[in-house]
Amino acid sequence: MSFFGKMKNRLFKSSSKLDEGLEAIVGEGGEEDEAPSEPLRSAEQERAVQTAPEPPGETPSPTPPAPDAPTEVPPAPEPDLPEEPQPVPEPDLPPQTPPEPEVPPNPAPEPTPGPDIPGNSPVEVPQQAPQEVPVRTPDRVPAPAPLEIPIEAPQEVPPRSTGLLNRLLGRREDRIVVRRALDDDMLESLEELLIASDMGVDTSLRVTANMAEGRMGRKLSVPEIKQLLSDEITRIMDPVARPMPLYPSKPQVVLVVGVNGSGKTTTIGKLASQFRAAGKSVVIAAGDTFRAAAVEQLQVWGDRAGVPVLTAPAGSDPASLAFDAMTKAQADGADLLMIDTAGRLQNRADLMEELSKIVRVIRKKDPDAPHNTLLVLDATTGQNALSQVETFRKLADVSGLVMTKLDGTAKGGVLVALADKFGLPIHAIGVGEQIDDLAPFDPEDFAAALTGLDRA
Ligand SMILES: Nc1nc2c(ncn2[C@@H]2O[C@H](COP(=O)(O)OP(=O)(O)OP(=O)(O)O)[C@@H](O)[C@H]2O)c(=O)[nH]1
Repeated sequence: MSFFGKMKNRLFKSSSKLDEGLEAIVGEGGEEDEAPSEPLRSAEQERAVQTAPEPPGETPSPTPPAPDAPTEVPPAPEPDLPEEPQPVPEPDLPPQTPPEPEVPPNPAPEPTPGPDIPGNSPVEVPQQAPQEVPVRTPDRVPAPAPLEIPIEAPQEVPPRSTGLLNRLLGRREDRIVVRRALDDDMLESLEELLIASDMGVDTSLRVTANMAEGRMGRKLSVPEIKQLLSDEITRIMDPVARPMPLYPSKPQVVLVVGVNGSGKTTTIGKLASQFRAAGKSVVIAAGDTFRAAAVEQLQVWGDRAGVPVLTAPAGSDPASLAFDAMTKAQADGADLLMIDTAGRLQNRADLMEELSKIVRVIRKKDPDAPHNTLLVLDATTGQNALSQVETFRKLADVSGLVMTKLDGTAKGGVLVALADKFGLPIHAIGVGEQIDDLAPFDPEDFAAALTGLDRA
């Protein structure tokens, strides 16, 4: 399975929650609509088309009338009964209700096939890797994806127009969707749904307001709403999707901070492995010297990644270890030094002193170090991640984020809130416990996975 496919599958917990909510919202006041779903303009296109009517007003006009909109809302009233028996079809063919026996009822089955993954991946995969200097290159190198990507099966599903008969009969059931006119009540329900998916109040309000701009009164189906939400989320996430920058300094020092259990050790192991695969020499310093288990765990990851791990006696000064590690990394001509740190937020003052001492000490060797300070956040903590960012920004000069455990959580929405609120670069996301389960952050893939949008 391709890497992105894996990510998409794993993020589905979030999307299934949104899915259910959207179905309920649209189902509540929606009506069956037979119109062929018009290609929905993206939020941006919509804004462009709407020759900037009421500019700043992000809060959509409360009244639903929607004069112009109807373009998309299909005629729909009387079923365009083209299915009259005239077309000389074969005699046996029954009316239209108990449709053609042999022809499989292909309406829904689109997502089913395994290849649901490839849907979006093919496009993005190539783009991302190249930019990310070494970090993501590795996932690509072993590139399990390329094989699956081309499959792109989903698109082949539509051979529904196989027969003239089908077209003549109209296959109305194919086109029936439930749509609901966007009004204040619906907007409020959408806001609540996004808040429940951990997107945070401010961000949820902003996303829904943007989505509604120029669309009040317009009838929308679940897939159309997903598309609009996904577009808005992508717009927010785009600016923060940036790989960890690489500098020419040797060693480039990467300080890794975060609360205990957030996934620091695992992330260091995964990153080290990727850098190694990209031909970089890496040294790891086990800076959480107070917890023997943490040091052991880091050694295990160092072994897996084939990278040396420098340790110090339990309870010794982490800054002293960092200094030694810096000395060794310089002497060895290592490209990268990754320093693990403690995450005891319970004693904030101590931790702050510990982190600033590490920084002071390594700056004796290189005034520009650390070149990156990565904050590792656990996605399953939901809104708590926001306060962790606030806290760690006070403790250290955080330069970028890695969000772990995005697999299997229904709280992925917090990433949108983080991007919206702090604008810190998101360098990578963790989608599993294995060494290659670290992916570059792709806004479109993420937004589609979060909203459950089927891009096949
Ligand atoms: N599912 C999943 N689990 C992860 C991911 N990243 C880390 N974990 C797991 O989270 C747990 C904690 O990870 P660690 O890397 O030990 O976290 P830490 O921040 O170093 O924690 P301490 O060692 O206590 O400081 C481990 O069981 C990891 O396997 C991820 O992306 N997905």
